[in-house]
Amino acid sequence: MASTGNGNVSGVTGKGSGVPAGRNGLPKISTQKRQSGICHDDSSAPVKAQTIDELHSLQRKKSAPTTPLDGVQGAFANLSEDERQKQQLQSISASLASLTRETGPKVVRGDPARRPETPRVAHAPDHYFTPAYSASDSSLKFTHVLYNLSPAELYEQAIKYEQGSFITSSGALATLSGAKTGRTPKDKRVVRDDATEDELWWGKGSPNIEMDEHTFMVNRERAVDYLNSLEKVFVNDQFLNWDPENRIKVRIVSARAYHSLFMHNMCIRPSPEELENFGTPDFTIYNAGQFPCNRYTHYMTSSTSIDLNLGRREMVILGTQYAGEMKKGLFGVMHYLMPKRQILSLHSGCNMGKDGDVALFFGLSGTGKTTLSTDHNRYLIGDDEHCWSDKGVSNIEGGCYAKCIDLSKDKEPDIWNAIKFGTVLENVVFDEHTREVDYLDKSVTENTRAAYPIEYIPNAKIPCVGPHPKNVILLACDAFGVLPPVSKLSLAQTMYHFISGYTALVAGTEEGVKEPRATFSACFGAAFIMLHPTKYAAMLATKMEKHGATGWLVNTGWSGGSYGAGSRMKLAYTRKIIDAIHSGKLLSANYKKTEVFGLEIPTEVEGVPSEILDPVNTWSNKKAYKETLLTLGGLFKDNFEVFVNHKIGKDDKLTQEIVAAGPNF
Ligand SMILES: Nc1ncnc2c1ncn2[C@@H]1O[C@H](COP(=O)(O)OP(=O)(O)OP(=O)(O)O)[C@@H](O)[C@H]1O
Ligand SMILES: O=C([O-])CC(=O)C(=O)O
Ligand SMILES: [Ca+2]
Ligand SMILES: [Mn+2]
Repeated sequence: MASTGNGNVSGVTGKGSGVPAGRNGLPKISTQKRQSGICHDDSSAPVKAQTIDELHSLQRKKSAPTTPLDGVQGAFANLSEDERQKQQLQSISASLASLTRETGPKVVRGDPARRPETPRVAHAPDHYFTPAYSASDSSLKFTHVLYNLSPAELYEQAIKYEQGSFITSSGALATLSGAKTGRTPKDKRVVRDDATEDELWWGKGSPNIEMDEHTFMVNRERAVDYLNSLEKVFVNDQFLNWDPENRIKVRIVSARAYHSLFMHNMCIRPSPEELENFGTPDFTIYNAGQFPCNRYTHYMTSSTSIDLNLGRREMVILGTQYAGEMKKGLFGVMHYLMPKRQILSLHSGCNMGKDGDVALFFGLSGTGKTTLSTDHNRYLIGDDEHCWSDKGVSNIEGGCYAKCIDLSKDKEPDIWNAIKFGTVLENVVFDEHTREVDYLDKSVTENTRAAYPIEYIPNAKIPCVGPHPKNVILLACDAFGVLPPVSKLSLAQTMYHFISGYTALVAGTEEGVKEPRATFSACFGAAFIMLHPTKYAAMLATKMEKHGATGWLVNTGWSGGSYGAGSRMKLAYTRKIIDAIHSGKLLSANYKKTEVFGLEIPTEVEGVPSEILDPVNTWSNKKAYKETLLTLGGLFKDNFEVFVNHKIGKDDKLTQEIVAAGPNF
């Protein structure tokens, strides 16, 4: 019995309906009769569910137990699954504890929207931790913990509950970071106590603006109370540093799926076995970014506060949802912890050639660390944060954080292709129907970003470690257009430029910067270092000398004039220059010395027009060039004043050489 396709039930056509079969212009369909004579519209077995709810429950398979219990070693060995989960919840409850009420909240695993997991006090004693007596309304409520959710689960949470979350045409999760679209270094505070008083870099030029322990506790309590007032919080337990001996366990408590997915991508993801044995974290972030700090609180100068307490191993975020604060906050922690172990922490990208030659790429935000370390012909170790120990280099992170403004598939194919399912895309603009991203659009911010796991880059080197670097490349985006595209540096020059940390800050990454402007940031990351810059510089000098690394200065900024007149160095040329450094060809090129900065510049680089190698050739107004060169030289000198009287390393010899390695005029 055929359906005629007009909506009538088969068999009725031509009879009860009064419409003669075939008369509506559609072809007749004949269906073979089954032996029974009854015709079915499908041939598969019916579903094993009586209700829609039951059907839905069939869809979701319980996650397989991650490891067989016998043979497990570590903190939670020999525990039953229930006991392990209970301990995990107790640890999270302890993290979230109010320090004035001295109790942790009642925490329960799972999404509050999923009815079966909602706790009933009398019946589900195993699923939550009952705190000690505390008479307040907050002690009566449960906080649901969404613990190390998968990207798919986090996508659903973001799309259901967070405004501005969408899936783009390539599968990435587009999110909005809110009012803040960049870091706000002026809102960073560091607790000054007996220990940090002597250890850290304080005062002029230092990024560490002090706060006292008590004020930290006020903000901590504010963040914890805010988080506990929510129906649910996200908790990520993850690692930092691929060097197994110097790995740090971090816990991130946050209120947004966006933050949880961002950190899932950016930190090192534990294996299920590692997660089972996670135990207590070495460091905890409380991200209450949606909630402001209280400006009546001492030391608060805005409604945003990013507070670091090294003694308590905690960080509190209030009043900014920009996820980069978490990433760079942890970087600050590593800049404190690692040098204590004689390990140098670096704001640098890192990659390795087929023959094991490692290059570091230093540079301030927007100078090309991510772009140039992501090189299809080399293994990517990491794009932003590394450690250099006696064993070699290791990435601190498990993901990359690429700038997306003007991103093109041609010029940066590996980054383009990494923007797929699982990737967080911050503050981009997209077509409301096709969800095609317009990378040229700066309507929300210039600082659009993609955060993706490092394995999304096809030639990522996992584990992200490598031998000692052969080349140390200092990137500067020179808005004045007077620094050469590439120069070979002596060790003293490398140290001089490392300590200076020059660039023309590209708009966006820090709030309020709309136009490129000359900046000096010691160690190419003064906003993140905790100790005096000369401490890191001395370690770098020792390591470079010991391992025979060559320093290079590469200008990824302007050529043919300053910002406004000239134009940005073609990425294709910069890549050729970097290729020549990696291959070793540039080391044996012919060099000449520039005036003022005294830089050694090659006369030829394969694939790069020779006339651009000396910037004087690219300026039509030679007088203006010379003036600009002297202006920049003057800025370098002024900036270096504060370092002149600091000893770098054990003897004065290197210090004097470094001071002499700056501009001379
Ligand atoms: N010649 C060039 N060399 C390098 N990058 C260039 C060049 N010309 C344009 N660019 C652009 O400059 C930007 C460099 O940003 P990148 O993400 O690599 O910065 P970063 O150093 O990693 O900064 P952050 O520390 O903020 O992550 C990219 O958008 C890249 O496309
Ligand atoms: O921290 C950020 O927002 C991005 C970054 O890598 C930097 O600024 O160095
Ligand atoms: Ca980067
Ligand atoms: Mn960075």
